[in-house]
Amino acid sequence: MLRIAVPNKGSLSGPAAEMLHEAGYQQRRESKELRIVDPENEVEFFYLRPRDIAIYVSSGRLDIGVTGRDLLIDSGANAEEILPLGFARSTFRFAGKPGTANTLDDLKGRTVATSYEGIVAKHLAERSVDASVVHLDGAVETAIELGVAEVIADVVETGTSLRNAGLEVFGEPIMKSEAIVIRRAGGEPDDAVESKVQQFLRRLQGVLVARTYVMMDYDCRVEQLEKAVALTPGLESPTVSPLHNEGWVAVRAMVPAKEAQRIMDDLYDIGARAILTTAIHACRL
Ligand SMILES: Nc1ncnc2c1ncn2[C@@H]1O[C@H](COP(=O)(O)OP(=O)(O)OP(=O)(O)O)[C@@H](O)[C@H]1O
Ligand SMILES: O=P(O)(O)OC[C@H]1O[C@H](OP(=O)(O)OP(=O)(O)O)[C@H](O)[C@@H]1O
Ligand SMILES: [Mg+2]
Repeated sequence: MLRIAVPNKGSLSGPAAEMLHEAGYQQRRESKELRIVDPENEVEFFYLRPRDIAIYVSSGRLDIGVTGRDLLIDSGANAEEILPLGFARSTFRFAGKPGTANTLDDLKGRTVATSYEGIVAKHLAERSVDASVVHLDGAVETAIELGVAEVIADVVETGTSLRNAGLEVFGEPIMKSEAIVIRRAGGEPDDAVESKVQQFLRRLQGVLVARTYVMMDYDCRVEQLEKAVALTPGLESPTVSPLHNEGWVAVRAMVPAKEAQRIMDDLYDIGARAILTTAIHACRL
């Protein structure tokens, strides 16, 4: 039975459960459930605080986990990223009242409030900036107004929280984060566990592909086939089948969903017709 840690709360938990569900795994029905078994897939899910997941996985008691890249780095736990999942994307940045600081050097002798003490302390130490770090559990934007710190370091997605607190980012982004799958670093899992882990990763990769690609079908004249194929190269190469009408072929290829409309326009312009796109529900590359 593969043992997997999943976030029980916060920004990661909803999208993680949704992705696991799309990958065909049973998920908990109530937010209070801490552990469920999915016997058909031989997987057991443990719903844990996102911050604790890297610690559990590094201990070796759980095989893999879903967490945030920033939380993994912050924990300093002996675990490694094995698959980025594309949700809960954010940037980790310094911010302050306008005019407080422009560069990292301006932080010397000052106090930085953050929930990610590990990331901030490491970043400052690597750049030989001597500043104090105050740990707060959340809502760190308020720390400046209340005089607990002059600067904060926090997760920024849309920037709304910073704007509402009258703060501005400064300096280079400290890191970019998103949800990831992690496993213990340097461990040597037995073959049975390894094969279950690889199957789990293939399922999640299938969901990622199904979310980012659509299937495109169209008809085109044989003379235009090379141009059309250049627009829709597919993953390996497109499927080309003869049509009953001589001189025409039907083409089928996966294309990135974001580019589908532009590609349809370009195909139309070179004479392709009956251009259709359909959603992909699941996939194994
Ligand atoms: N607004 C956001 N947009 C995208 N990702 C976010 C956002 N806030 C937090 N995250 C990401 O979520 C993870 C933190 O999860 P965690 O549950 O600890 O905090 P949270 O989502 O802020 O929830 P809460 O503060 O309610 O506990 C990190 O990987 C972080 O980068
Ligand atoms: O750039 P934005 O889109 O505003 O998102 C970033 C904010 O979201 C998170 O806060 P959350 O609501 O989780 O509260 P917290 O600070 O207590 O964790 C994060 O800590 C930032 O404050
Ligand atoms: Mg938060």
